Amino acid sequence: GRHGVSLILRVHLLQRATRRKLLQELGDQKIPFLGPSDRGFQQLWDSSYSGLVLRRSCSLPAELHDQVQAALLTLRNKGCLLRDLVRVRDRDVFTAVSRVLLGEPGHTYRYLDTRLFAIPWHSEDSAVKGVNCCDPDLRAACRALWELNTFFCSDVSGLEEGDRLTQCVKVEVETRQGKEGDTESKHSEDSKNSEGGDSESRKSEEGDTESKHSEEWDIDSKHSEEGCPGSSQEGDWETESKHSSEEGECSQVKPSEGAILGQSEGKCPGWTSKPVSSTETETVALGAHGKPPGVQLQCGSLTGDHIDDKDDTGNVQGCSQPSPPQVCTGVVKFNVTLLNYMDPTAMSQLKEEPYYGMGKMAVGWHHDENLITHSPVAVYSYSCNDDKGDSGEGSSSSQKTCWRVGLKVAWDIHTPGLMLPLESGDCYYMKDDLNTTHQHCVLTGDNTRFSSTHRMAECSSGTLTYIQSRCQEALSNLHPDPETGSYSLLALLPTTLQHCEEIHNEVEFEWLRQYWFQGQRYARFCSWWTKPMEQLEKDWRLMETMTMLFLKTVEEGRAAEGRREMAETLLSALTDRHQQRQTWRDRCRSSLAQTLPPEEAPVDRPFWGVDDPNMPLPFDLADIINSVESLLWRM
Ligand SMILES: O=C(O)CCC(=O)C(=O)O
Ligand SMILES: [Fe+2]
Repeated sequence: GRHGVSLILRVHLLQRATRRKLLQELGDQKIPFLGPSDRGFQQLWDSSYSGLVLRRSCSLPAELHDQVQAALLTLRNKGCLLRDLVRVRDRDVFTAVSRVLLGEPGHTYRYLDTRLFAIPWHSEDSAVKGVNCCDPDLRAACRALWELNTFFCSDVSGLEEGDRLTQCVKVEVETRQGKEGDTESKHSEDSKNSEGGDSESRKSEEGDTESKHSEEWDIDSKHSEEGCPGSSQEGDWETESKHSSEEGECSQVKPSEGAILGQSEGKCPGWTSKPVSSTETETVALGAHGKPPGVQLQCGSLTGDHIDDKDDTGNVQGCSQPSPPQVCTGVVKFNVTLLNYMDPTAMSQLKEEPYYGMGKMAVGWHHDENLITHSPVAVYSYSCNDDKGDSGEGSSSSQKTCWRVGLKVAWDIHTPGLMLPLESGDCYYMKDDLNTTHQHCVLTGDNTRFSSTHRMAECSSGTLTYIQSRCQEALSNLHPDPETGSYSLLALLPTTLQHCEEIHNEVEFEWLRQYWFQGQRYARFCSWWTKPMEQLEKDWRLMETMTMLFLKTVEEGRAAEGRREMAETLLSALTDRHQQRQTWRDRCRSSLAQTLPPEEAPVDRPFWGVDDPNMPLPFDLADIINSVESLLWRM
């Protein structure tokens, strides 16, 4: 209601003022941040980022890696990963990363005014049920991500207070034949991070001309036509600061070296590397930054046996042969994963991280939205180096910048940021309220990179089952006359009618138009949503009939009592509908939308011409709104 709106507005203004104050205090300085090679990193992690847990690549089953990585490549090769044309504060922008949603059948995930519709992952029982909506390759890919999801559900459920990371020490293994070095990751309790890595100077990219796309999953991109990608979304200070034109705007920000503590971060690996010259692997237990033993995560199944890192064989259990993933316990049930993909060499307009000087961002600072409160997020990171015959993990990788995730405390310019380098196959978890109290961003490396971000989407109004039952609710007020084939409304109570009109708007704007705005992208790979969307459109058409009947009732003045209330209800529903139709028309016709190939181009659907005999009301509601308004004047 009106109260809610003014409250939101006030909070918004307050945030803006706070934001401004913090930025003033900060001035041109950069906030420090720490990476693994910086002293105090582990302490900072423990004290200010305790909800963050890293699971190193080595501690996942090799088979799972293979399946998941193959799946990600399949999804990319089939063209399933696409940049979203999202909306940020009334501006249309493309995300820098390409995405696709996988998840429980019928689930959706909403972010930045965009509802993504899940390609169902194919669990064991869906195979039994004969779900047959995509081709075998895609089905296998979806299944692999479901397996990963199952692993994460179990793994995250088993986390204990104080768990931070499963650590691996890189062990260089030289083959006798003198072939190129192979690197194997082994588990140990923790790593002592080598001090003083190379500092990396970054040239800020000037004068980009290649892309006209404004990018981001976020905020400030939208205030510059030239494309000003990256930054955060609602609810934090940086967001707005960059938005208001009097502050800074989105000029390229040069990292100011002096303030940056995390100077070696750009390089891979950010962690200790210990070369040995034999084919034997060696496990090295390194200092644990003062942490008592036993608080680190165990390899493999976290709920399994404790890892003995002094295993006689020199092998680390659970690392080379991790325990199989366990079935979801129900404690944590990720229902969707949002996959991200980016080839940084193809992106010319990436924005520098502006507050810490962390480097170029693929995803700007943000909180993940639309999640169950305080639910964890699990991320699998895969950086590959396609076509170049370089795995990105050999000795040459030390010259490469790796992908990193940046974290910051929201509304805080005093706590240093944290930068976590990710090697291919590494996973991290954001648990407890980390996503709420902190923001994160993704910093690009040299390689192409995928991530699979598993979430508990808040789906109370986000599943197909939900919207179908809403439609049934509305349609239960519509009575078909079997003899004449005409319809009538059963109840004429203003609250009933209002309820029906709300559902009408919900199915039209939250489902039909959201779906079609994303063009043919769903139907191209997977037919799962095709039939349900047709049915929803049929239901919606009946609701057009209901609105028409409602309008007639009001016009004919049959319900003398409460007529004014009915007219007001109708007017507000129609005004809302009219505005939202206009917004979707604009989104569909935006200059960015025009750049998309036909298969991906937004479709403004439902749309119909003025004289369409199948439609009870016109698409353009302006005239009807006027007539209801004047009717109200006359009452
Ligand atoms: O790719 C990642 O590591 C995280 C991506 C992310 O933050 C997101 O998709 O919300
Ligand atoms: Fe995120």
